[in-house]
Amino acid sequence: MSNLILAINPGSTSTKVSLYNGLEEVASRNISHSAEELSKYFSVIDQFEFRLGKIKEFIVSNNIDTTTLAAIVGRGGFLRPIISGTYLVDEEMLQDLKSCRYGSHASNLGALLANSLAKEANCAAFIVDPIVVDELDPLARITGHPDLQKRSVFHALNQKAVAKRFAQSKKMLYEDMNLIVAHLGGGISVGCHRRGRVIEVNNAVDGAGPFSPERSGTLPAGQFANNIATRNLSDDQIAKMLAGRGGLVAHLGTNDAREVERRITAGDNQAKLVYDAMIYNVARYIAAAAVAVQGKVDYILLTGGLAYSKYLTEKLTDYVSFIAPVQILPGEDELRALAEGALRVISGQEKAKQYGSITSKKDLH
Ligand SMILES: Nc1ncnc2c1ncn2[C@@H]1O[C@H](COP(=O)(O)OP(=O)(O)O)[C@@H](O)[C@H]1O
Ligand SMILES: CCCC(=O)OP(=O)(O)O
Repeated sequence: MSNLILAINPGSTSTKVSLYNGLEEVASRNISHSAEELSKYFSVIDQFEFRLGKIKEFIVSNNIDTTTLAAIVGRGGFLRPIISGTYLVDEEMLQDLKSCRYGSHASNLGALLANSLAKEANCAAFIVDPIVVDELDPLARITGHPDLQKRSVFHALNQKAVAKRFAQSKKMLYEDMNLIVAHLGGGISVGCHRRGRVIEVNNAVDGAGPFSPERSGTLPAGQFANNIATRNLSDDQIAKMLAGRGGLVAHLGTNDAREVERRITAGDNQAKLVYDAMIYNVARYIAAAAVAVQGKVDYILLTGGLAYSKYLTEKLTDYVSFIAPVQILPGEDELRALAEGALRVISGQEKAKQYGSITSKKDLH
């Protein structure tokens, strides 16, 4: 039986696609989409045909015979809260993603693209560890008002993959460790992994946690409410203020941390103040995450694109190394994590979960 897996990761500014034979990457492409290119589309879902076309170009240019594929796997987007695992793409999932009833993010396209290509190829379509993986401790869900409940929305795919790989490198089981993982990318999520479950994490899209290159993070609630009322902002404008046009973009007009560091080197004091404040805020959320395990943290892992920065990781390490040793694991390997998830199912190691049969709350604990 074929072990060929096509993995698709639609991000806010790119579509990453790889062909795997088992766990060996055979071909890969990172297709960047400029802001101008994407501005033609009103919503993320409207980008479907455009991104599908780009993936088909990848398939053709690499002479991939799609009838030989065992599976196509996409990053999972805004669904109802579900447990970690590999899920079969089904009709209910596609409807929830298309309608954006739980939220909108480029990852909503992952299952839609995988499903469309899998139909043509006549193979299985999966998602793995979508952004709504929810393993929160019941205490972590409660906010200061009953109308508002915390949601688990984070870089679950990369956080889980990095944590498991790190545990393996230490010859330990992920399920035996307490880890804090900070995914430092365009969005930032800081998760407390207690013995294999992410019991505490900030909602990385919806105005919670540290601010990031393109997200506002937690804002002063009263001022925020007054601000949107005074400016009479629409739902779309509010969403953009929180994700896309917040953080470094709002303060400094760029989402590129390398550009900010160039400005700092050139003596730009405002850039330094804002960038240092972002680092300080990440440190505060790491310290807060340690509370969830009474400070018994084995390691703090820094991952994502920003973890390539020596400036940032040195400052962050200075702030938080009193909690636990800090390990820097820059970048992300989400395509490999997707392929691993699909392979576990097609090799019979794991049974694919059904989204349609899940009654959210009951299955979470
Ligand atoms: N070598 C580097 N030094 C500093 N920042 C970097 C470096 N490489 C990437 N970045 C920054 O990381 C951020 C993107 O992280 P990434 O994890 O790729 O994002 P996403 O969450 O969109 O996948 C950008 O702000 C980018 O400028
Ligand atoms: C946490 C939701 C997913 C997310 O924010 O991903 P990006 O940082 O890649 O946009």
